[in-house]
Amino acid sequence: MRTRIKICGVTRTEHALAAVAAGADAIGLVFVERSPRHVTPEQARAITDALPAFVDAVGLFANHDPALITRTAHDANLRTLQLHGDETVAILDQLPPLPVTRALPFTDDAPTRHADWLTHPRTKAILWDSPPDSDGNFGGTGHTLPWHALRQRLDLPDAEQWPPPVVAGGLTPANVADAIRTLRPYAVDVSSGVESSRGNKDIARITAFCNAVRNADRNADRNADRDR
Ligand SMILES: O=C(O)c1ccccc1N[C@@H]1O[C@H](COP(=O)(O)O)[C@@H](O)[C@H]1O
Repeated sequence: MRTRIKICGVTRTEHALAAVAAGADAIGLVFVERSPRHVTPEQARAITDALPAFVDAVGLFANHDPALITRTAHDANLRTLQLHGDETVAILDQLPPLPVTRALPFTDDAPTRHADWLTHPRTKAILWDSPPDSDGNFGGTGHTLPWHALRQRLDLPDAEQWPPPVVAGGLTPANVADAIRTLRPYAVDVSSGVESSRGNKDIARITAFCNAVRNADRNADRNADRDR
């Protein structure tokens, strides 16, 4: 299986293109003002205009006004929306008809509390992230979530009906293979783990991350062949 890769919090076109060259499937553009990776719609548009075909441009929002999300999606030419705040599914009626990834902090009660998102047809993926940090940052915190607890929850029969899982939170080139082995996610999503300093993406780390994902996929395929 091929694990999709999203490199999040890209602020420069050269980093987006390096990520795509390394094998990334999606680029994340952060519109959350307090993030060190925040971009304006104009900056985001310069990046999305440079992307080749078949690469997803994902816009990240947290508790934004739906009218602002709609305007930003248009101005920045976004292809997917990723919601990180306290939004309820009611917001979907006020958003443009783009695929939505819902970011949810993984806790034992998250599936019950967010059942609406897990069953809504507009939710195309669930991004399981670590909870907001003590400073109230919604993501990009570099903290891992409890992978084994999430695996156990994903193994329960009702989870088969949920949108595909994306794993985020504290991933790095060094631990992403473990995350893939443990969780077998649809996609992995990384931000701070491919930076040289907070908010500054590093091409060598982006490349190492993508290579680590591909190696993990090859190992998983080999093991599946062996077990057949
Ligand atoms: O990247 C950010 O700055 C950010 C800001 C606000 C909401 C989400 C954000 N990023 C997302 O958080 C996850 C985890 O980040 P990290 O890898 O632990 O640094 C990341 O995958 C982004 O989707």
